[in-house]
Amino acid sequence: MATLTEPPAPVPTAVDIPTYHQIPETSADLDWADLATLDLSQFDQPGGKSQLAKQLFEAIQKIGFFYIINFGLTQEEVDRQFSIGREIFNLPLEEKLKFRAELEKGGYNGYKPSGLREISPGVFDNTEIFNIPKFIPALERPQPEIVNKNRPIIEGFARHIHDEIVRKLLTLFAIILELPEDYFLKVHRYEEKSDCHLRYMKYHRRTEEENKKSNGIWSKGHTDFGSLTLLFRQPVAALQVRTPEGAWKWVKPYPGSITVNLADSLHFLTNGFLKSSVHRVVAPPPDQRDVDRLGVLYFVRPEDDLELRPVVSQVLQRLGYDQITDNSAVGITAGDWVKARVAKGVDRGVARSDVGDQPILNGVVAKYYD
Ligand SMILES: O=C(O)CCC(=O)C(=O)O
Ligand SMILES: [Fe+2]
Repeated sequence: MATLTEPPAPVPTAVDIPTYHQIPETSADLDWADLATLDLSQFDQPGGKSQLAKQLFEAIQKIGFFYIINFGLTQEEVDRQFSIGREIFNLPLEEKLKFRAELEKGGYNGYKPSGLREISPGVFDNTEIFNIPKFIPALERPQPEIVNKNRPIIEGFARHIHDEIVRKLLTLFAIILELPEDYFLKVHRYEEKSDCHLRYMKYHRRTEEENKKSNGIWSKGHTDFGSLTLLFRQPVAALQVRTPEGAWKWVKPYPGSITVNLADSLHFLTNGFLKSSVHRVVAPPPDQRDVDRLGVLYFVRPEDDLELRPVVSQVLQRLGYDQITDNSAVGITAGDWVKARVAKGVDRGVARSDVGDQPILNGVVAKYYD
């Protein structure tokens, strides 16, 4: 007798959530940073990789920020992530808190409510964060229904970033350093444990009074912990980068682009040749001040057990970056560095409230700026 089998459950490709509509750009005349734009579609063209590497080499001499375009995702696919982020933050606080990150233990996957960080005396941050780790069995964790329902879309997005964007960027850095092209790929494998994650982030609008009290600062100047950070951005001006001369410049959110910044691990691995630039988030200009600013970010971090020891590269030797300037960083693994920074930020209950050098691990400091 034939047995009746259940029909397979349909794989959800999309969920019924409203489309995300981006707001208009600011018309304010701001002091924008002058940053290079890399066209990633050149990567697979003949001679394209070396041309891009040359462009990137020149672009990052002063500042570790640049843009990429033609990275293989449509605006609709990016906006879908914004709508998922919006739905996550629209959940009741009680529901979100079921997925709270273990920040005190150096974990950050899951939900961070706003108000944990003191920005200036009496003013706390206005930022909610939801971090989703890599989709590998070792990092599986319970997720809200909205994430589970959208998993194929979220996972597809994250894997595209890793396979098609991060792969190309890490290859370009290896070419710049005259290392084997897969040098950094070997320590950024998707299936291995690392702190790479996709982040949805919401900065709640602030009143004029709150902005005044905190000098308009929404997130203090800081560097990121990992290798690279990719920012898919609303057209809201708020991000600023600190130039080597110490000036703050606005980082323009160009439509169709990803803003990329280099982070601490690449700085350590290259003795400071690749610059982990200080950046911060401030109140948007008046025509965008009433917006709850949503962000979709991807943080790239090396595999947990990678020791942050400078690589041996002829380029670093030629350019004078071959002497280890900071011995205390040697021996720290990428995983320890992140955990120490996350835990340090929260155990005092006042993460990023202090400015200047903050000791993190083995005497290594992280700098915070107003
Ligand atoms: O929201 C932004 O534009 C930047 C966020 C940021 O710097 C961070 O989360 O590390
Ligand atoms: Fe950052």
